[in-house]
Amino acid sequence: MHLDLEAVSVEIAGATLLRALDLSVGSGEILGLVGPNGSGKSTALRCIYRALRPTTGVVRLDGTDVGTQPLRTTARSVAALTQENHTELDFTVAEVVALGRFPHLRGNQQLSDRERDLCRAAMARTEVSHLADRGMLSLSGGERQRVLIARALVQEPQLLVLDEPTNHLDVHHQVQLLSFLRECGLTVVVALHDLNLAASTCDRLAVLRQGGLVATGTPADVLEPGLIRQVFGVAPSIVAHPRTGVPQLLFDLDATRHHQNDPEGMSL
Ligand SMILES: Nc1ncnc2c1ncn2[C@@H]1O[C@H](COP(=O)(O)OP(=O)(O)OP(=O)(O)O)[C@@H](O)[C@H]1O
Repeated sequence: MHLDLEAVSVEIAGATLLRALDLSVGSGEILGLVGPNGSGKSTALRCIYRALRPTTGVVRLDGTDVGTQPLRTTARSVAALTQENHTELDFTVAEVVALGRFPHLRGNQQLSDRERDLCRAAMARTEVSHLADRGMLSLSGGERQRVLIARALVQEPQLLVLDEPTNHLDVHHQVQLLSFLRECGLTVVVALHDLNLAASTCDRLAVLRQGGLVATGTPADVLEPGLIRQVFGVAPSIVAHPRTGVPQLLFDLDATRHHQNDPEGMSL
């Protein structure tokens, strides 16, 4: 599935959260959104999964303006793992995962055998099968995150939208999730704070700052010292991964402290 954002702007209560954002994501491509806190990453993702309507501009899926589609049609092809997954209702893990089929069901229709298999496979893939009968409220943050990833997978989306999906995950489950994103063949838009994971995972990165697009390109194009310093206010050493050649950032905290006395562009 091809995704396009055309001049998408969001204004709320006189504040500009996104300014004329243009992005294009090819079928099967992984685009990473990176940028400082408050730069507009979640706002852009919300426009894609339709939790927010752009003030101006258009989001297109395979050329169709999503604003013209029924929500259920969008939900059949777009699965989102958001930052707003808090629930007060203590559904079991199996029930939450099964909810991923909701956009595909009519009325009170029951899950088919194929759909039950799909739920089982997604829970196995995210290593939550043993939690199937547990209440969501009893889970740790990382366990809950993995259940929500399983729910997104059973939706059988063509586009996956993920807002900080590695939040709460230990390093094993971070690597497992991001490897899955690389293997799954779906179009993926993912907001990530960890630039090393973003560089290892994404085909291209889009760098946001104050609601605007600063740069797009391959991780090697984008993660260069001048841009990182300008956008994030840090000055890491950048090395090529010994096997993949992908840029990886190494931080020297003492050097960072010295740079903070430097008047040129290091203020946060
Ligand atoms: N409903 C709202 N009303 C006013 N301002 C808002 C609203 N929602 C978000 N913002 C502001 O818009 C800006 C962009 O927020 P957004 O959540 O998109 O940033 P982000 O890049 O995802 O940040 P983070 O890395 O901290 O998650 C922030 O300054 C935020 O405070």
